[in-house]
Amino acid sequence: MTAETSTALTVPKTELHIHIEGALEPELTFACAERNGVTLPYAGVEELRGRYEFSDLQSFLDLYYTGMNVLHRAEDFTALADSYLTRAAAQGVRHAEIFFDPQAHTTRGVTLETVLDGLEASLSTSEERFGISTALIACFLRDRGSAEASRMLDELLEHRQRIIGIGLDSAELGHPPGDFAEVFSRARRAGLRLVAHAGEEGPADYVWQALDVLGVDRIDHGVRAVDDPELVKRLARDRVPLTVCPLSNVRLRGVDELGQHPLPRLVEAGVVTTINSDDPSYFGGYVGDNLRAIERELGFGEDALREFARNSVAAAFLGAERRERLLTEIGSG
Ligand code: HPA
Ligand SMILES: [Zn+2]
Repeated sequence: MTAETSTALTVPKTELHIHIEGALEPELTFACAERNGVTLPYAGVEELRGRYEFSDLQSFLDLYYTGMNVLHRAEDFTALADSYLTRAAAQGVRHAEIFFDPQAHTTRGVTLETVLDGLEASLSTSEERFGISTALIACFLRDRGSAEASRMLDELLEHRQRIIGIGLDSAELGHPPGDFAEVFSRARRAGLRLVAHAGEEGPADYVWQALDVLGVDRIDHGVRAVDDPELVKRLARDRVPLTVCPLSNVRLRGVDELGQHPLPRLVEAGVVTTINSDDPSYFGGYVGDNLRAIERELGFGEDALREFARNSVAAAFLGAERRERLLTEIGSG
């Protein structure tokens, strides 16, 4: 099967774990730097791409936060979202729930309005232009603590209708989900959907906390759950979806190589798993590339790829009509 006809790329799917700032391709980094008068410490796009060698989550985050310093104006965020949608559409994405990191912008003087206006200028017409329905999830930077997250939630609630949910990301170790109980409980009362990164680098206990203290609807990553058989049983029993990002786990050295990824064990145990790109510009591929990689390295066949696509639709915060439509398209595709 050629790349163009591969089920991994063509099957209709949703993407539920994509950081829009992690879709910043080096070409756009340089274009934004030029129009905003930012001097980059790299000679060109190839030198920047050459820095994409990571030893752990923190080594990636250092480059990720530096890279987004070129985003100043609303039009930069619009171009970023358009760039993601163009690439996602080419890989069969039909719905995307897109993370953004408000604090990573407000703390350097870019207002929440600028970020939201810029993203919405692209996303409000994503369905007409790309066939992709979209929604935004605002993530708190867990390493900046719960007091700052709480203040950011106050600001986000002034824009309640512009987001569907909140998440928790950035440096995981030493920043357990339980620290954010109060923030998540307020967000729940405001009717927001709840997700959290847990069990990427952190222990299975952080996944328990995300479930039992925060009460999340989905777990982002969650792969370290395999260390705790009781937790795997709980995830399977309650059908809590995991948004797994295979290429990310390899690039950030969560696993030595893709062939050793815990995904097959989670699937075997009946856990609802979805496949996602995380930070596609930095980790070597968009969601279809992730599906192709697990097809090649983990032996998942066409039926399994369709099942991941069905899971991605079932786990999305979609209305019944669009969900049924996408499931039908997968079935016949
Ligand atoms: O993979 C990730 N993990 C945690 N925080 C992040 N922020 C962007 N990508 C990531
Ligand atoms: Zn992530």
